[in-house]
Parts: sequence; C-alpha cells; structure tokens
Amino acid sequence: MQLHIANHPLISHKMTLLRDQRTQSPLFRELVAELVNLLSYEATRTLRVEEVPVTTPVAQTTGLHVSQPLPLVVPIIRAGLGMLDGFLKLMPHSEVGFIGMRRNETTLEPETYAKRLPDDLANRQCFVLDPMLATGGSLAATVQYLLDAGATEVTAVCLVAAPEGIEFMEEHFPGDNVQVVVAAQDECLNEHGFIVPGLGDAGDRLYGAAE
Ligand SMILES: O=P(O)(O)OC[C@H]1O[C@H](OP(=O)(O)OP(=O)(O)O)[C@H](O)[C@@H]1O
Ligand SMILES: O=c1cc[nH]c(=O)[nH]1
Ligand SMILES: [Mg+2]
Repeated sequence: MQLHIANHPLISHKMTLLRDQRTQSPLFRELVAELVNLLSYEATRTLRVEEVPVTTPVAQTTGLHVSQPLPLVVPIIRAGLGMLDGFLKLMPHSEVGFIGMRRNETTLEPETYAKRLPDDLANRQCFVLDPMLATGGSLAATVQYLLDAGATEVTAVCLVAAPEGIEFMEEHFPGDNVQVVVAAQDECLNEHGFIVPGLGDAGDRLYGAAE
C-alpha cells in the first residue's frame, strides 16, 4: 500500500475548521466537499489517459483524455457519501458504485448492509471515498471487494487516518496497486475505536446522529 499524506496549508486550514466541534453540518459538508476536491487532485495523479487529436483555433495537436474503461468511484455509505459530489466535480466522467457499511460498535468489525457494484471490474481504476480510516476494517473490506471483482488499482481518499488503520492496510495490501491519500495522520485510536484527536463521528456530523 502506498500512503500519501497531503501537506498543504489550505488543507490544514480547512481540516482545522472541520475538526472544531462548533462546526455545524452545513459548513461541515461544505468543507468536506472542498477538501475532497483538493485531495482528488493528488489521488488522480496516476489516472490512465490516452492520446487524442485536438484542433485548436490555431493548429492541430495531440491532447489527453481519460481512458476507457472509465474510472469507478465508490463512496462507503454513510460518511463517504459526503465526499461524492466533491469528487465528481473533479472527475465528472466517473461511474459510481455503492457500498453500505457500518462498524459494529462492540467488536469494531465492519458489517456490509448494501453493495451495488459492477460485477466485472477488470482493468478498472477504482477510487474509494471515506473520511475516516480508524481500525482500517471498513476500508480494507471495501478494497478487497474491488480487487476480488478484478480492479487493477484502488485509490482511497480519506480525511483522517489513525496509525493503526494505516498499519492494517499496509499489512493487508503489501503491493503498490493500493494507494491511500489522506489529509492528516492523527495520533491514535481511543478505547472506543475513535480517532484522536480526529473529528468525532463523521457520519453523524454530516447527517445527524443515527441509532
Ligand atoms: O476504520 P474503521 O474502524 O472500520 O472505521 C471507519 C468507518 O467508521 C465510520 O463509519 P460508521 O461505521 O460510523 O458508519 P456511518 O458512515 O454510517 O456513520 C467511517 O465512515 C468508516 O466507514
Ligand atoms: O473517529 C472515528 C472513527 C470511526 N468513524 C468515525 O466516524 N470517526
Ligand atoms: Mg458513523
């Protein structure tokens, strides 16, 4: 697994506002969208492109287009949904798959309650969106679904990652076909599996408390 921690003053500024417990859902959603936009620039650095002819008002030249098959982006519902619009703004040609997952609060194991993905992801570049990489269970399970369906490369875009989750991903995906791009690596997980200092429950902060 290749890890890229974005190091940019604008990202740090927006992350600080996002972490602040006084930030309410409307601003929180806006900040998530802006951060995804900035992180996606890094996450799509290895996007496959192909040459195409283009005629400018002055001359004929060769440009680049995103290659077929089109990239697939998969937000992990719920919290990952908050990142989808921001990603699609930069990559409007992506197709979208969905995975619904929640952590069991006692075991911290992910439970999949929905999955809508193309059956065959052969030769497909995939992007996974989830703001939080805590134990790594949810992201690892999602990446594994995509690799099992034939995806060649998977890039996850996350906002906050715990060292424990990064280590878990590195152990499960030793190859460099899996990448993780994060805005910040935090200190640790607390006894409830929450990232410290983190930003709390991302799903709840985006959409309100769920049972
Ligand atoms: O790395 P992990 O230990 O697996 O934890 C991270 C997961 O926990 C959160 O989802 P949650 O289960 O709270 O569901 P939600 O998005 O519906 O709130 C988060 O959005 C990740 O999917
Ligand atoms: O800190 C955390 C850990 C898991 N999920 C969250 O939303 N926040
Ligand atoms: Mg949640």
